[in-house]
Amino acid sequence: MDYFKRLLDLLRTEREEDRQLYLKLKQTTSVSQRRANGLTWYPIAIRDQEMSRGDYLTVEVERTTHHDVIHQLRFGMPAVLFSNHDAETNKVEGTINFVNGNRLKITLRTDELPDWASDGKLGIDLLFDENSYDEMQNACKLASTLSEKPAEGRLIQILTGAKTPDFDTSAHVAAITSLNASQQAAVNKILQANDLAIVHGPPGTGKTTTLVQAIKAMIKRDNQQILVVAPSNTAVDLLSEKLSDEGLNVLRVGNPARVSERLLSLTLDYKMADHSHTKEIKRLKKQASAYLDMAHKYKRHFGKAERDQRKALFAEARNIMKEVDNSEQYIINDLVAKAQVITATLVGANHYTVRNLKFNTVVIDEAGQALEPACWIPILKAQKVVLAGDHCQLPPTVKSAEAAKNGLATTLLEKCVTLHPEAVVLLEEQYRMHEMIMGYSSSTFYDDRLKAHASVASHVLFSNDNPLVFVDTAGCGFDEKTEQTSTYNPEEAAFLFKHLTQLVSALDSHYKPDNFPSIAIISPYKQQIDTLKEQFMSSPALQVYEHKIAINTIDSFQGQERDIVYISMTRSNPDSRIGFLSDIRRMNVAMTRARKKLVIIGDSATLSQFPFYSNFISWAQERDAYQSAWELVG
Ligand SMILES: Nc1ncnc2c1ncn2[C@@H]1O[C@H](COP(=O)(O)OP(=O)(O)OP(=O)(O)O)[C@@H](O)[C@H]1O
Repeated sequence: MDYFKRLLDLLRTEREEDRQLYLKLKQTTSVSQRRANGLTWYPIAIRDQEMSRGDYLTVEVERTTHHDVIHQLRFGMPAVLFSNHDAETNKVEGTINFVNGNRLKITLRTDELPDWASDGKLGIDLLFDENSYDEMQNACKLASTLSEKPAEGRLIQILTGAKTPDFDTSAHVAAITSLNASQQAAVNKILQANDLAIVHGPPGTGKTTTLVQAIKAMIKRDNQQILVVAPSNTAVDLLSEKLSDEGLNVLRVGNPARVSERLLSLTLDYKMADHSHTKEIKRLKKQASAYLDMAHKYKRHFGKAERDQRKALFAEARNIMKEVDNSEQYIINDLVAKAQVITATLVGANHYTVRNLKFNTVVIDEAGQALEPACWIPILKAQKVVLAGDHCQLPPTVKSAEAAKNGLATTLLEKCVTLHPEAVVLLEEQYRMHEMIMGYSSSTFYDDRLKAHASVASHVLFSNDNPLVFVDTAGCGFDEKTEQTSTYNPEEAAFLFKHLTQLVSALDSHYKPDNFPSIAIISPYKQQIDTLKEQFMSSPALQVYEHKIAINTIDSFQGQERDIVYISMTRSNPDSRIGFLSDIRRMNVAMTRARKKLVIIGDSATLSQFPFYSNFISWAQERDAYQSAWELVG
């Protein structure tokens, strides 16, 4: 099918770009730079080792220093154990299968540790994740083949626009009292859908709450296992927790991003440890280890008799491990069969423990942030799909500009909303923003259909405070600066802190330190974030509230909320260049993070060339939310 041929081409371009970026980073950087980039744990110590399925060795390692460095080592990723004495030759590859704090387990493609592993200077390096790309590629190829078949191809044909979805309109559920009208409509749509339902959830509208109730209702009605997936581990964790809170038996495949006993208890590893058959496995593993220990006493360079002895002991250990594998498989099958809901990331849905399962329904949350090829991995396991997300917020990151331009950044959610409007329910009531903060986003992106729930519609920081302010820096001479490809604006940043300092001193008299409002300072530009962070360090009046103030890019705030949000627009130049401020979905995310107060600081002369911004400025003026920075700079 041409549809998938195109998708495969885009994926190939993206994979190549991603691999080149990885290689550049890997080859041109030292171990300490790689560590700072989050690709490496170094130094590490080996804490434990055991044989695992397929004659592999699983080692548990601990990061012994640099505990605060944020890293990207995750469950399922390929990585290499290396010795920094000679990292080119002294290395062994494997797959990370558990990460928790400063410990991780990696299953190595070897049955024993090499001799160099006892000489110290060990580290773990992330490898390029070919596996995820392989899974996406295979899914697209399979989808292409299946799409030709009438029965198995039905869902694929619907999602690619060749057929329309069916609904059983007679199906309905009793009203769920905790849901509002549009949430209830979404649950009904999900239950009525035979093939496809789409929950369009704008900021703060209770998308997760709705999905959880819909999943519960489907299980109650059909008593069939459901697969629930999302592109990020964080989203999978949240759903897993909420589903389990509702009393459902949830199996979390893969491992949680956040370290919490609650979440860990839903994982396969944890459930296995709890299983009645595990005692026997432990005993067998201990026995295998004993044989291994004996075998290791005979070094490779000893005489023939010792070498034979060593071989025999290894063989014995391997035999026992076969028995362990069988018992483990039995436990896994048992636990998987008992689960009512299986949760995983999109690629995690092909983990070997659940790879061959079929489901009636798959639910994809955060579908607005999912690469389409990754969505096909879980979709091919189901007859019916529920997509939930918001295509009016940021799309997934695509590394290749070419692939993005040619359509890889367009999500399956976005395509299906256009193809099948009859499958879509928009959640209309939001529980986050004052109605003024919500207003412009609602009129621009959601057809003016959003409503603010009564509990938030008029909430403010203190009486008479204005929930929305656009502060216009036009004419102040706060010119943007450029360094290589990055833009920043130190004068705008300084102005922002002046404004914030005034607000904070006004808040001082209304709030005690422990319920002081939370504050986010955001900008689209990384370099501006660095500038803001530097200036923040030299603003003594604000230091007291350091723990209440977060400074970061718009992209990193998607999905979050704060009482007060400042947006530093940064761009100010005579040619009205606004770079990626022209992606208005990014601005939609930025403008919808604030609960009680949103302050946008920008240069109207630069921004107004673009209808989205000129309309916003007029909108603010009409509502008395416009201020000139002149008045404040004075
Ligand atoms: N029907 C409802 N009644 C009262 N409060 C609700 C209702 N639905 C959602 N909320 C509240 O709204 C907030 C957001 O809910 P939830 O976490 O489900 O939202 P979400 O849409 O998934 O979030 P995001 O905007 O990040 O996508 C929560 O505090 C939740 O308690």
